[in-house]
Amino acid sequence: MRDAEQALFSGGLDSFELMQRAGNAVAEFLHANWPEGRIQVLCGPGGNGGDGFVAASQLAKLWRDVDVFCLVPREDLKGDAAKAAALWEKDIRPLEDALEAPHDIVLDALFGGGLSRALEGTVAALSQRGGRVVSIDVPSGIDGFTAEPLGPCFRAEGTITFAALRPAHVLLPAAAYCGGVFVADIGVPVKSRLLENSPLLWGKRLPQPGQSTHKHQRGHLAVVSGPAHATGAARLAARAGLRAGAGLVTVLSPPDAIQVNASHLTAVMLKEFSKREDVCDALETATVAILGPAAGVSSTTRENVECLLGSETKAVLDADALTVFGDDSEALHKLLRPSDLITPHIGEFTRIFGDLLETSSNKVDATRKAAEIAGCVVLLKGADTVIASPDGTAIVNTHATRWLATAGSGDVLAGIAGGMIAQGVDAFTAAAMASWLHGESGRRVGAGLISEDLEKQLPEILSALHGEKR
Ligand SMILES: NC(=O)C1=CN([C@@H]2O[C@H](COP(=O)(O)OP(=O)(O)OC[C@H]3O[C@@H](n4cnc5c(N)ncnc54)[C@H](OP(=O)(O)O)[C@@H]3O)[C@@H](O)[C@H]2O)[C@@H](O)CC1
Ligand SMILES: [K+]
Repeated sequence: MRDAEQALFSGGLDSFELMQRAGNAVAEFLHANWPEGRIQVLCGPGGNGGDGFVAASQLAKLWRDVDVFCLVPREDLKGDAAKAAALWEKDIRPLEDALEAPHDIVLDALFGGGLSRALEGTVAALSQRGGRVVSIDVPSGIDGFTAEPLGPCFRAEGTITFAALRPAHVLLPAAAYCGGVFVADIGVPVKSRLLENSPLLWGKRLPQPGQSTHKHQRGHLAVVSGPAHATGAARLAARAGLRAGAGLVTVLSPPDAIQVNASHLTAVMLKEFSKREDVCDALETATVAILGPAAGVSSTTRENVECLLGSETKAVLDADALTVFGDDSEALHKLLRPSDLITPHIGEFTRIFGDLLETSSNKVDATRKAAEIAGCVVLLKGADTVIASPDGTAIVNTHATRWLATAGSGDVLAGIAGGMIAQGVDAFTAAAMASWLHGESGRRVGAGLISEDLEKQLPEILSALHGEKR
């Protein structure tokens, strides 16, 4: 955003004009969503405080009861913050007075993008009072870029930011302190490359069969099964892919697992493979294949991945399909193609991308770099799942539930993504759809969730998204 602002300033737009737009947007946001009660505006010494002064004067014009407190005396304010404070004609009281002053809502305008250290003293005490807080840009005390609190920080019911989301608004732990986030357009022309996952992004692109569509037109998903004692993961993925809408789903099974798979599969088809050529042939007839869930950390799995990535078939790689490249990750990066999706958890991510998470400023940054290195779509699983494409676009999904932390959950996620890709959805969009649908399924089940429950939620969720009654 800074670059875009600089471009505007050098194009002649006054930075104070932007601050006024920001402050006015804050007043509108607060007044619309918290229409009653006495407002305590807490201003810092920089631009965040400046937004607070503008908002305070605007809220007073809306007949709101407003008191303003500032970390520094009025005469010490400089630049735009001083100009903004001049709009507030009444008293600016010392910040310490805010501790005991009566109020219903706090407008936190202490620090935003310029936070340089942990909150201390009165500011830290104010941040720990609780109550209803609306924050400007980010809750003070949180580093907007690393998405980490630097120490004590405000916990907001709502946060208003400008032009584009920052990592702190979508990544944990910071996102949990932001409350509902609203992005105000203040005329800064950024092309946002960080998005929050929602059906609003992709709902219209959900695949739908036409009246005369036949199953072969809805794509063919293949899922490679593990050995006899490890077949459940592939079946979870396969059934989820079928529910997501793939027209045909085949589990490719090694000979020893054929009976186990056969006794559990009905609509999902089953095909045996005993040697490399069998897998290669079977994979080539599919639109997309899922490889990795309980596949086994073995030379067979590695050969199967090489076979898949050397074919025309799109790939969703998870778990063991990634782990088998742990000591040779460059080979995997070379094989992956832009239409492929990999879905590592943090351990698998570290196996194939080394210390990227530690050397990047945040999880979004790390996932973006990974997508660029691997040249494919990367979905990094977690309570805040990050999906990145090699062009740098990233989506964060927090639409989930802690009950999803259970065996087989990731297999279902891969299955939904595979089902969408089978129907012609690109890997990035399919990953976004899958993570949201997976999260929504988990939320509907709640406590007691087991992975078998998840795909059963999909008909109702998908019908609702398609606007169809069941
Ligand atoms: N750019 C634009 O055009 C637009 C920007 N906008 C707004 O401006 C905000 C960014 O403004 P900003 O850069 O002035 O930073 P900001 O967060 O107000 O604070 C910096 C000051 O705080 C101080 N300070 C830091 N940490 C501290 C601590 N723990 N305890 C005590 N002091 C501490 C720091 O001191 P220093 O580190 O220099 O010692 C410095 O004096 C942005 O978030 C948005 O709200 C909008 O108007 C849209 C247009
Ligand atoms: K703030």
